[in-house]
Amino acid sequence: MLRIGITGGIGSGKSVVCRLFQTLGAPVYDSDARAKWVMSHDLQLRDELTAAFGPETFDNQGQLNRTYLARVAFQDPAQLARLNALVHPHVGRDFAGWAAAQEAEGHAYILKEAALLYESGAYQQLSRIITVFAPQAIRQARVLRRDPHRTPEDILIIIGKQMSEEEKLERADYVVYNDDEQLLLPQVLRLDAEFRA
Ligand SMILES: CC(C)(COP(=O)(O)OP(=O)(O)OC[C@H]1O[C@@H](n2cnc3c(N)ncnc32)[C@H](O)[C@@H]1O)[C@@H](O)C(=O)NCCC(=O)NCCS
Ligand SMILES: Nc1ncnc2c1ncn2[C@@H]1O[C@H](COP(=O)(O)OP(=O)(O)OP(=O)(O)O)[C@@H](O)[C@H]1O
Repeated sequence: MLRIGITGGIGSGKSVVCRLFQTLGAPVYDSDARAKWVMSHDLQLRDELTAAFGPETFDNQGQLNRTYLARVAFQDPAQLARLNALVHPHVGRDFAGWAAAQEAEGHAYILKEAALLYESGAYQQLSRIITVFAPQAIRQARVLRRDPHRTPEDILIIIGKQMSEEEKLERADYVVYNDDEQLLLPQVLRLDAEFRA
């Protein structure tokens, strides 16, 4: 079974591309969603997060306070490194378990979607990597529409925490262009056929 990573900067369209792969029957692991699930449900990690970032990390209902954590982590490189170091190993283990279950079901390939495949070292668990590419101005406009609570400055700060698109393009095995010029579906169909061959 091929383990395919799919990455790209904030707002590049990873989730949209993954939805197309899903409609073709490919199982998709959503690292962002799983990271938040593990942060909320793993009791040891909850304690470690509270010890690192204070009691505000979880609200009165015990829910992860994403707004607080985003403010703390995205403003301060040391805090972001701390958060990544606590969370990423859990996601790596969670993915390994999920991938083994998919393999037992006989899938030809699976996808792991993550904004930080290279930065987190997760690429080492993967056979090949797809980068979804869109120019920065398009990504900013998409995220402003999708996340009304984020300002243009918030988005620029997050972009500054991610590997440059140039480097991701250079390192990728495949590129999907989501630049409002090329159609997505033919690109996804080509890759799906290659992964099943
Ligand atoms: C800080 C958190 C709580 C903010 O949550 P929030 O819902 O506001 O934002 P969301 O998760 O949608 O992130 C917005 C975008 O920021 C980018 N991003 C997320 N985490 C990181 C990070 N650690 N470094 C750089 N960019 C990141 C992604 O492009 C993402 O889509 C959350 O991003 C988080 O827990 N991050 C740490 C875990 C992580 O690294 N997740 C990403 C892949 S595993
Ligand atoms: N080709 C497209 N045409 C129109 N809207 C698009 C297109 N691709 C993505 N979008 C929209 O842009 C926004 C960002 O896309 P998406 O959530 O897939 O990006 P992402 O790479 O997963 O981002 P993040 O790293 O922030 O999770 C979404 O609201 C999505 O619906």
